[in-house]
Amino acid sequence: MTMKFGLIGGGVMGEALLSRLIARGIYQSSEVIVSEPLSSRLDFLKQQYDVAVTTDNSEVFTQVKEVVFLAVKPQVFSAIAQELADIDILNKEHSPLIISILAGVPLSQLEAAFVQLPVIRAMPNTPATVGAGITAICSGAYTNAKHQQIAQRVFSAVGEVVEVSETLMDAVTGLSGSGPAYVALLVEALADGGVSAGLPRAIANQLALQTVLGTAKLLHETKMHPAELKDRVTSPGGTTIAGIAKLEQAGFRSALIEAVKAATERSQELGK
Ligand SMILES: NC(=O)C1=CN([C@@H]2O[C@H](COP(=O)(O)OP(=O)(O)OC[C@H]3O[C@@H](n4cnc5c(N)ncnc54)[C@H](O)[C@@H]3O)[C@@H](O)[C@H]2O)C=CC1
Ligand SMILES: O=C(O)[C@@H]1CCC=N1
Repeated sequence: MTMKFGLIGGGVMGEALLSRLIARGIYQSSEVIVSEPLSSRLDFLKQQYDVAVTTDNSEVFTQVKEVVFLAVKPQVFSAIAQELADIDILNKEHSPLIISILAGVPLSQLEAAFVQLPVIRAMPNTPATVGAGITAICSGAYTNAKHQQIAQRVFSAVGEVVEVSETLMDAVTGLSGSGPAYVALLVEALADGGVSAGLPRAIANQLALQTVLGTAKLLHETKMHPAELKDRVTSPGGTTIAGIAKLEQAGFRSALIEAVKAATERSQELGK
């Protein structure tokens, strides 16, 4: 059987992509092989998605013809690069496209490990799991239009796709890559505020989540500037301005700006 899609690292993001690619029919289960050292994860992925599995990364590189998708932690990359040194991928009839979603790891390091192979560096985010992700991609020196189309097809299956220059990938990681965690914190804190004001927990959770979801949908569908929406909610002498005054006093905007900057810097460090 010809394997078209190989996944190295069947964790959170690897599974998010895998599940949507199969559900959307971008790849058939029989065309996919996953490499993962944890046997519990391997058993689960095999049972859930009916894909071929292995604990040997070199099997993925030797069997796959279209895409090898790297979804391990950045800290594991050098060990994987070492393993590859022994495999003659270049002499395969069809060299696969390598797609890496590793935070911080630059194209220069990827291309040093995958000598003369087409490489695309990408940064998706966890809403990919439900098809509402956003992925930024940038292409290495050995890619062509076909490789870029393949990457577009893969990431379009899990949400929106933007192309950026590589110099912006760490900033993307700090904003949209890490951002779902900031938003989750926001939802949790809003619900806590509701509980503090006397709401039952279940109702507070529902109100907080739907407020974030609805606001994002409204901004997305109307293309309204966030400042305009804020002004529309804020009645003179009313409740919202009282709340906003507290947020400003606590440095809410500044905290988010600093969070994105710190995550960007951490992504830069991971690539060193
Ligand atoms: N979690 C997130 O929101 C996002 C993560 N990323 C990037 O995706 C990558 C994976 O992150 P997660 O899925 O969150 O991590 P994870 O820890 O859930 O998954 C990584 C998987 O790789 C496996 N693994 C470890 N060593 C391996 C090896 N030598 N060969 C093959 N597999 C190995 C682990 O057992 C694990 O299942 C990271 O590089 C991260 O920077 C990118 C965008 C968003
Ligand atoms: O926290 C991390 O390092 C990864 C990269 C983006 C989201 N999670």
